Amino acid sequence: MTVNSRPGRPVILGQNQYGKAENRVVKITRDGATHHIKDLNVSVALSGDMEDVHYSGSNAHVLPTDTTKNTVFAFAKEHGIESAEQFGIHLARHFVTSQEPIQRARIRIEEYAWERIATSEANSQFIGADEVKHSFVRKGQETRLTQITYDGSSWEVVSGLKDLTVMNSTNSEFWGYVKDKYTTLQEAHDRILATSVSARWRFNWTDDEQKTPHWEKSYEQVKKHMLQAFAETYSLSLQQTMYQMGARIINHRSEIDEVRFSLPNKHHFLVDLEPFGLKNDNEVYFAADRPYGLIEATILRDGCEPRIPVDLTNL
Ligand SMILES: O=c1[nH]c(=O)c2[nH]c(=O)[nH]c2[nH]1
Repeated sequence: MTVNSRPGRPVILGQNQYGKAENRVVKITRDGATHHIKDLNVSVALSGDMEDVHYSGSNAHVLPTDTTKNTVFAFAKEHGIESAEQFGIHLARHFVTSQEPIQRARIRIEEYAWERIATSEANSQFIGADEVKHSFVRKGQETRLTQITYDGSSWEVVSGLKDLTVMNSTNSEFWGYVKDKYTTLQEAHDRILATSVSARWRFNWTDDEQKTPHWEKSYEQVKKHMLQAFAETYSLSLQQTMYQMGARIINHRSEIDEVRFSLPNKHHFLVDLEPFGLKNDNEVYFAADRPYGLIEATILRDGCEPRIPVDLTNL
């Protein structure tokens, strides 16, 4: 390969920067049964004495973007994430002071806020207040949806929600699955379970004024049951948790006969910190956005016909 010298053409390199963008780092801090989450999207942009790599292809001043990514994950373990500001300051100082050619570091951080899912009153007396200290719902929350159809004689009301993002930082396992020659997935006995709930539920209302549901209350209650079932199910698969979420709605809300879910399994992979001499004790995760498992099902009151379309984007 020929390495070109700086061309003698009147072409000049202007502002330039590089680094790894959108490092999705999730840090779980375990304080006994109470877990705390920091969920960040960290983008690193470095600049400095980088003319050579552009003009001649010499990488002698280039700290790989891959290393900047590793640094983000390693720092989450080594220094913790007290705040996005503190974490960003730490990273920026590190890149500028540890690498002579790097003169400027810009760290951009988006932080996704989470709040705890409240325990159900019914269960709290049996399971103790600690039990859902590992269950979270992302702030900003969902979009509420409804579709009403009337053909002059019959009504159909299907309501729902999308983008309700939830996470359990423990009480989730996945093992005992089929293994063929393409299976590489390791069995998990303590994993993060996270999904962004898309759900639709069909009311059995037939224009009977006496039996008209209180629509606002119904929505709040359905959402509450969904969240509590998510938080309180010790999960052996997302499929099992999803069934519990639907079953709980059908069991508690007589106005609803059918629930359809579409649940992306938002994978969180433990980051291997061994190469940096650090032990990752279920603390630092990489939140992958794709590909994702997509788990879908209809949960019905016994004897009722399924009418919600299988593909929720067609609703
Ligand atoms: O809850 C899960 N269900 C699956 O079907 C599945 N498949 C997979 O790879 N991970 C998971 N997790």
